[in-house]
Amino acid sequence: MTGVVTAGEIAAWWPVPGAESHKYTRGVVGIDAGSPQYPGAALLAISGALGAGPGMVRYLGSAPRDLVVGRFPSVVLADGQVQAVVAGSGWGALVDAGPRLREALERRVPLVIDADALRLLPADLPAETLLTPHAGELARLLGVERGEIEADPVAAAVLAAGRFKATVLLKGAVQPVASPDGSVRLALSGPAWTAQAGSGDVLAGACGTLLAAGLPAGRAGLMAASLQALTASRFPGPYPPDVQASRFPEVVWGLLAPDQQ
Ligand SMILES: NC(=O)C1=CN([C@@H]2O[C@H](COP(=O)(O)OP(=O)(O)OC[C@H]3O[C@@H](n4cnc5c(N)ncnc54)[C@H](O)[C@@H]3O)[C@@H](O)[C@H]2O)[C@@H](O)CC1
Ligand SMILES: Nc1ncnc2c1ncn2[C@@H]1O[C@H](COP(=O)(O)OP(=O)(O)O)[C@@H](O)[C@H]1O
Repeated sequence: MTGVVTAGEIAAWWPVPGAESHKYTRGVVGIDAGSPQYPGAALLAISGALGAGPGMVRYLGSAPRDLVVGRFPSVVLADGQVQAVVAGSGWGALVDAGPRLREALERRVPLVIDADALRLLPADLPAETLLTPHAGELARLLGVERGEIEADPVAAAVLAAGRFKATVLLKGAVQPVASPDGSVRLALSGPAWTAQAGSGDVLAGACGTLLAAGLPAGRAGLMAASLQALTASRFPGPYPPDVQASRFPEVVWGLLAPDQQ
C-alpha cells in the first residue's frame, strides 16, 4: 500500500529555527537555475527556495544577476559554502549541462536535479540526491512512452529510484516520492491550479531549501510538494507560481501553529 504523507508529519519534520540558529546552521541553498534563455526560471526557483525558509540563498546560475537581486535583494551572488544545490531548472540549450552538473556534483552536498540536468545523469549520484522529473522527463530517462508513466506513476517512480539509486519525486496530479530502497509515499495533493509553467521550478527551489536544512531527500520531496499543493488549496485561483510561493510561509505557519490561524 502507498501511504499519503500527513499534515501532522510535515509539521513535525519542519525545520523550525531555534534560539541558537543562524543563517549557516539553518541551511544555505545554492540555486543553479535559469539561463539567458530562461531567466524567469531563476526567479521562480528562488521564490520557491525563499518561501520554504532557508538561512541563505546563493545564486549560482547564468541568468542576469541584476534581475535576480533586483527582484530578491536577500539573495547572495558571491559563491561560497552551500549545504544543498538545485541544478537544471531552466538551463535550456544555452547551458552546457555536462560541466555544469559536474560542478554541482563536485560540491559534494545533497542535490535537487531538475529539468535539463536530468538529461545527463551520472552513474554514481551522491546520497540524498532528489530527482524531480515530470512524466515527460521520466519517460525520456527510462526510455519508455509517457503514457506508461502516466498509467502508473507510483510504479514508474519506484522503478526510476531503483535504477538511478536516487530519490525520485515524480511531478503531476499524483506525486509519488520513491526511495532507492523501494519505499514510496505520496505527497498531499491539491487543485490543478498548480499545473502551470514555472510551478516545477518553484517546487525544485523549495526542495533545495529543505535539503539544505538537513532533511533526507524523501522527506524534503514530500514536504515541498505537499506545501505547494496545500498552498493551492488554501489560496485557490489562477495565481502565478511565484505568487503561490510567496504564500508558502502562511501555510507553513498554519501547519506549525494551527490554533493561531
Ligand atoms: N519561466 C521560465 O523560464 C520557465 C522555464 N522552464 C524551462 O523550460 C525548459 C523546457 O521545459 P519543458 O518541461 O516545457 O520541456 P521538455 O522538453 O523538458 O518537456 C516537454 C515534453 O514533456 C511533456 N510534459 C511536459 N510537462 C509535463 C507534465 N507535467 N506531465 C507530463 N508530461 C509533460 C510535454 O508534453 C513534452 O512532450 C526547461 O529548461 C524548464 O526548466 C519551465 O520550467 C517553465 C517556466
Ligand atoms: N494536475 C495537477 N494537479 C496539481 N498539480 C499539478 C498538476 N499537474 C502538475 N502539477 C504541478 O505542476 C508542476 C509542474 O511542474 P513542471 O511540469 O516541471 O513545470 P515547469 O517545468 O513548467 O515548471 C509541479 O510542481 C506539479 O506538482
